[in-house]
Amino acid sequence: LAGCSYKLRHQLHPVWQSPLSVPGGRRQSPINITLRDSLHDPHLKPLKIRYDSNTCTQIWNNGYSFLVEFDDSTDKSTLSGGPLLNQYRLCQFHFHWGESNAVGSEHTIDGILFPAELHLVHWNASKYKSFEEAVMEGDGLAVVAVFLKIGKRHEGLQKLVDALPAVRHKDSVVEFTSFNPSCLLPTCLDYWTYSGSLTTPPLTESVAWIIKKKPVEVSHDQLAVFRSLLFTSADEEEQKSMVNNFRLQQPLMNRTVRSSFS
Ligand SMILES: Cc1cc(=S)c(O)co1
Ligand SMILES: [Zn+2]
Repeated sequence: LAGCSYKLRHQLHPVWQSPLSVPGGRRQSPINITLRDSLHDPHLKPLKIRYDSNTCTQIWNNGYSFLVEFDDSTDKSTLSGGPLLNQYRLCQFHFHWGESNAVGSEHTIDGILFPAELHLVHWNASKYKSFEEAVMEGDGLAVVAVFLKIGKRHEGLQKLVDALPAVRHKDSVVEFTSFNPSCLLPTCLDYWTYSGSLTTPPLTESVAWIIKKKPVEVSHDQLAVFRSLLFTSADEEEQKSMVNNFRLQQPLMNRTVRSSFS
């Protein structure tokens, strides 16, 4: 019986969900951000985000989320400023979402969950030669997270939503160009920042997290298209809908979350 319950638990929450799965995991993500424990740091600079829509190349269903990928061979789409000492290149963005609007985000604000969370992934091109090299370094990555809430339709997102049926199955890829992800950022400049990790394997502790304070609105129907994607490839008999692709929250340990606003 234990075996099957393990199998069920493993399917529901893969083993890497727990904090014990990463040796010495002292800066794991995601976390709950408590407003009362976050510290306003007046020395934090404004974020400098410069994206070029010509670097957008394709969308790939990797069997866990869908990644919108960018040509990161030049400094055309970059992130700097904020808590960062170097310039980081955008390489992909993806989302985490739930089976319903009640769950979905990885980070929470005073325990408040959002139906989805956008992650814009950048790597430190000032110090490292590639994402693969940077992902192993403590200052290798910077991920900008934006919460999604249900409200009015997001016109900029619709181009992406319309392309998703083409990547319904795991390992499918479709060309996707001329998209500027700046349209997915809230106008408010406020953010929190803390040192953490990837939220999927290899869970490396290489991420400077930058969490935007304000969510962006998307419509219920737009988010429903995310849930029409599948974890499974076209040749698998059992089709599993791609939902709840978020990691459980991890212990803060001795970290401080800083805010760019008071
Ligand atoms: C590189 C990378 C970053 C995050 S946050 C993720 O979910 C998957 O891969
Ligand atoms: Zn992510």
